[in-house]
Amino acid sequence: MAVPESGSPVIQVVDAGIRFRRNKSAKRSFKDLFSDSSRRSRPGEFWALRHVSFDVHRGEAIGVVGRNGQGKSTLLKLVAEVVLPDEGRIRVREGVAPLIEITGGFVNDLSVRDNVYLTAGLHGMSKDEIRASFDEIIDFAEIAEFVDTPYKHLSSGMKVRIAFAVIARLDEPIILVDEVLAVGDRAFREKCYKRIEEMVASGRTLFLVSHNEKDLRRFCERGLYLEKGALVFDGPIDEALDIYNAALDSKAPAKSA
Ligand SMILES: Nc1ncnc2c1ncn2[C@@H]1O[C@H](COP(=O)(O)OP(=O)(O)OP(=O)(O)O)[C@@H](O)[C@H]1O
Repeated sequence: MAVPESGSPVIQVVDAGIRFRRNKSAKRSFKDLFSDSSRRSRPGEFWALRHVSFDVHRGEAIGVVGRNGQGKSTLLKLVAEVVLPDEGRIRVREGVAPLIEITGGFVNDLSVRDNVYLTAGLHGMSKDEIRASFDEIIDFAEIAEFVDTPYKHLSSGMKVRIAFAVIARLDEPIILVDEVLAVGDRAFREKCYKRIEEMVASGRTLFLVSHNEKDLRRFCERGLYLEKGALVFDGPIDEALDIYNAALDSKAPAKSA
């Protein structure tokens, strides 16, 4: 991967839009198939993100805030290049360690050991590198006695532990964190946050999606506030949270006297 010139953004999102279909069974017309794809009218479609533009420089720590279903996770998937934009463009010039849906790539019938090799390998680590950091990964997850257990027999918290331990071991310069850690117990969550803090302190770029203000203020200086798929505010995290909270208050049901 090309190393970006210093000063140039590591992520550029330009007028990006992603649309989904609410109702997968909705039928497209014959005419739709022959029309220009960007103008095709597809039944039940909506824009999960639209006209979103921003740049990110190396080392920035960005919190993404908004109510449920406003496009936060979709934005992270866009940066992870798990989904491609239907409109606009995105350029990600450095590697990404996605702590989003982290357990997704794990195979139920394989042991923890095989899953570590598989997932770390898929993220570009060589067998020797995995072998060298295997014990450290298992220690971090604190599941030494389950190394040969099929993944499907781990508890949901243990699944997140091992998945986090693998992804957090990657050297990728951009880290994406969605609320995956909500499943872990408090002690493990704190350990993960310490690890994320170290990663940020070493100059990596962070995207954090969270509904927890304390966490957002702890890690992030910059905030992106999304509403109905639009980037409504991009600026200091404190201001982003103020705007988000004001929007929440204005939508809250009036208190009865
Ligand atoms: N693969 C998909 N297919 C269809 N619709 C989707 C898909 N992924 C997300 N959506 C929809 O896109 C919208 C944005 O979803 P997204 O997960 O980005 O929201 P969010 O802001 O992260 O929400 P939350 O805070 O609840 O996690 C929602 O209406 C969701 O139902």
